Amino acid sequence: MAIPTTHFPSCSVPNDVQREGLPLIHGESLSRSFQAKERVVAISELTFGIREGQITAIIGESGSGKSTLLKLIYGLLEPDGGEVRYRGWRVPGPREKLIPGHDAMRMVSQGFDDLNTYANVWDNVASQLSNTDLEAKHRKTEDSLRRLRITHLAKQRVADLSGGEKQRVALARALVNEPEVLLMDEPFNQVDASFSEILQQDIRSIVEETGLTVVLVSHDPAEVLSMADELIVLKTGRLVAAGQPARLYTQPPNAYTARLLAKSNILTQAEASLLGICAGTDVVIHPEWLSLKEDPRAGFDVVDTQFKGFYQVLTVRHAGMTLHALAMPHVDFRKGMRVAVHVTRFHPVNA
Ligand SMILES: Nc1ncnc2c1ncn2[C@@H]1O[C@H](COP(=O)(O)OP(=O)(O)OP(=O)(O)O)[C@@H](O)[C@H]1O
Repeated sequence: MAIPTTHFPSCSVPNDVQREGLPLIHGESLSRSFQAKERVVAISELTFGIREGQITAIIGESGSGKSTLLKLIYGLLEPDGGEVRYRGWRVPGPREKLIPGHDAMRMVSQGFDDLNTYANVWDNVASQLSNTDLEAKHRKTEDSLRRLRITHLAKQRVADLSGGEKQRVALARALVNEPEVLLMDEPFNQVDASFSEILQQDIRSIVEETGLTVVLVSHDPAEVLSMADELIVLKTGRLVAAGQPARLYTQPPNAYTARLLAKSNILTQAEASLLGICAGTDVVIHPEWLSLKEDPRAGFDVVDTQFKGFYQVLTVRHAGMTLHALAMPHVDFRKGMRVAVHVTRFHPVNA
């Protein structure tokens, strides 16, 4: 179904023609460089798609172009080449739009720059709505606070809130206008692990209840594995993998993706052959794909152990090869022990 440009009147680009058959957000041959001391290519020839009603996480090492891509999607940055399309229509850049940022999207950035820290929570959220219908304004603000479970903070000054509470206010403020897409840059940075988990579940529920599309940038693999429906993996501004987290975890297409998602062992052919693997390529072995058994006659030495509560992370070494493995705590592995290493699973990757 063709949705007319008038759907988002201030987001139409003159003479643009809607392209059909694209995912909700579609980037094609997208490139963006910056001129600092020298020219930095942040995004290079990137083609990708983001589906409606899903959580898509953009992951990659520091400087791989994640934040730049988020800004290009929103229309905060002008691409040097290529384009982003939303519902088939080209997303206008800052040169083409008086107030940059697509009208169907809202962005929550790392800091809380948008929040008025001296105003209370209610006013921070309500200020996003017009005064033309005061009853609707009240109802929507109330709904948004309830969704983010911060109704009890309504009268508190933002300045007096914790990082996690401020993050919830920022989200309530972004969602009160019912955007179709929520963009988040490192959303759980300022939130400790237990708060972050609850917030992730709440965002998931909002997505399921409302059909909201979420695009988030993250450097924390644990965060995205549990939360995202789809991953976009960037390396030096290029797409190196895309797909569902479980698939990319169990069948990583390259060593870079495997290393981002787990403390993976990446073995050369020669190293793999020491473990009895003849794959003809490098192989990825996630730590839980190794099983260890104490054996004084075996070749591997335990060189480090880390207690992690219900499991242990072990570092073992043999013939210059170092491996990371997981072990359940019912066997007490200690430094200096000799262990036999058995590979329960591996995945071949290109070098
Ligand atoms: N305004 C700018 N001026 C100059 N260089 C920039 C600018 N914005 C980004 N860059 C450069 O572009 C590259 C990609 O930056 P970007 O912030 O998109 O990466 P990132 O993956 O989000 O990094 P991080 O995880 O560290 O936040 C980096 O080399 C960065 O230094």
